[in-house]
Amino acid sequence: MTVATRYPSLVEAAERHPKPADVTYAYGTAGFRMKANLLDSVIFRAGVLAALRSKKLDGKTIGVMITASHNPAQDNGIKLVDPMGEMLEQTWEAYASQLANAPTIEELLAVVDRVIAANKIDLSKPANVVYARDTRPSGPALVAALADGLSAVQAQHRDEGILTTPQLHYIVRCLNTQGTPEAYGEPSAAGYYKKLADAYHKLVNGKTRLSPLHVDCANGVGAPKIREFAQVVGEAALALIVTNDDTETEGSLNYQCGADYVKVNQHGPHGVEMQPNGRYASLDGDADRLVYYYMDNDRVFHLLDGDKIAGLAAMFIKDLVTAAGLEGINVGTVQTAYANGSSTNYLTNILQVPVSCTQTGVKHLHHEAEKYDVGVYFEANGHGTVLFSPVVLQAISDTVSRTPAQALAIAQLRALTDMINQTVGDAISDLLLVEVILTHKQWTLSQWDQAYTDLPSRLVRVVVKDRNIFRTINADRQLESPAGMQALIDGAVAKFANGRSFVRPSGTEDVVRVYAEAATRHECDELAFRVAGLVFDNAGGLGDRPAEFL
Ligand SMILES: CC(=O)N[C@H]1[C@@H](OP(=O)(O)O)O[C@H](CO)[C@@H](O)[C@@H]1O
Ligand SMILES: [Mg+2]
Repeated sequence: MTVATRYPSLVEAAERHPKPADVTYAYGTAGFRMKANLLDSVIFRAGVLAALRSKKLDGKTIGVMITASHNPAQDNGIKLVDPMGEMLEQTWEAYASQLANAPTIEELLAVVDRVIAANKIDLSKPANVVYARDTRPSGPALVAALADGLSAVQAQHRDEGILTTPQLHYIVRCLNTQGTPEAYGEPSAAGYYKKLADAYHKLVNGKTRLSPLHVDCANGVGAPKIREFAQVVGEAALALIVTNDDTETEGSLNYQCGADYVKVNQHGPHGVEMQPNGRYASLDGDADRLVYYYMDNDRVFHLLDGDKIAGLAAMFIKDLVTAAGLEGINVGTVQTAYANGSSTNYLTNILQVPVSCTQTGVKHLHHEAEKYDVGVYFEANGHGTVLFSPVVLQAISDTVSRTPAQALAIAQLRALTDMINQTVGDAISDLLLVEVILTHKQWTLSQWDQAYTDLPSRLVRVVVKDRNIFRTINADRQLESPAGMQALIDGAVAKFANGRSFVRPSGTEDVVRVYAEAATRHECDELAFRVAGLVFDNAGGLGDRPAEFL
């Protein structure tokens, strides 16, 4: 039976969401992401795909998040969430792109039928989908297109309204584990707040509270959500000052604020008057990234990015595992090529934890982190989390403590497994993790920052004719194509002390990214712009050659 005979209303519904003729879509590093006015057909079709995915998995609930994270307000996007709250399986990403690009309704139906046949999907199985969106103005219309797609194939669906991306991931996992030994929590925002707040209270119980934390919410969904959380956790336990919380003014989202802005520009967000030694953090537009920062007495800005968070978390958890007497449990970390060389050195040589390097994109890090008993993974930009394997969870519940100190460490580890969102990087949950560790240590941000000194680094974007000619190997650290390019980069790097540079095509923007680090700011910039120049000159640079390229 074809999908059209099974669901006669699908054709008519699809006709209401025609594909623009001249656009090619790709389900990339972070799902589909582009100008919102190009997304109607993509989102309708993604609804159909989400229903098929649910049917394939015997009616397990699939999540759909409508967001474009740190992109400008006029963009939007969509990501599918698999049943345990993880990112959509990679083979299905290809289906998502094929569906999105089918030029006509006939071809769309043919693609759907092919997906059904290739996966032996039984259309009589139920389909369950939940979805949410961030605060973007284009959200409601796109949600309507999604609901149209879901209804056209008779999926059960539920609108969770406005949520952070990690909250939706959490809810998906809760729904699919309800009533099982892996039950993850109550499937609602309220359940999420309570789970995190209870665990946080256990972890900071009896400790001296830190000074207030200023949280820049990128004028996005993090603002209302962190306020809701603050109510539940209580000001006595955690003092938060919410800034950049304007979700109403058009164009304010991510504009000169938020985690990506702070990381890329290496200075504080607009809308926040930084004071020396105050405590500051920024979320991104869908609240799955987090960075911290402060200004010292000389008013010099210091960033504590995802690498610093990974170092802090790995140190704390490793000590806790030792104190808990969990012998044989390994704590490992996962980074990408963008991790600062000093952080890799700190993890390897000071903390002495294993470090794996994967391709860019959290799904790669997540899968690698699953290989450790406790896997700490963060991208330098502040997206990450900690995964506790079933082996550790079992060890935590089985270990009989011999001393009060051991019992305390085990109780704290157990609370950490509840407080850390294990489905995906989560700015609110990660913020709590950092606050717990700093509270235990009674550290200022400057004390945390002492762990190691970042090597100066720089990211440069190069616009080229065709970024698809760039192919990387060795976890993005080297190019195999275009031919000869890597030798040129190696030649440039060799001239700099502690120099490192690599080039890869972006998965979210039509550019090639150049990363460089070196012993001094001056050398780092020189290396970055030299390599950018090599790319521009030898691999199809477009437009005027930027003046700073060497
Ligand atoms: C250098 C950098 O930060 N790249 C980001 C960015 O990917 P690109 O493929 O580099 O555009 O967006 C991804 C999705 O948010 C994130 O996973 C990744 O780390
Ligand atoms: Mg994000």
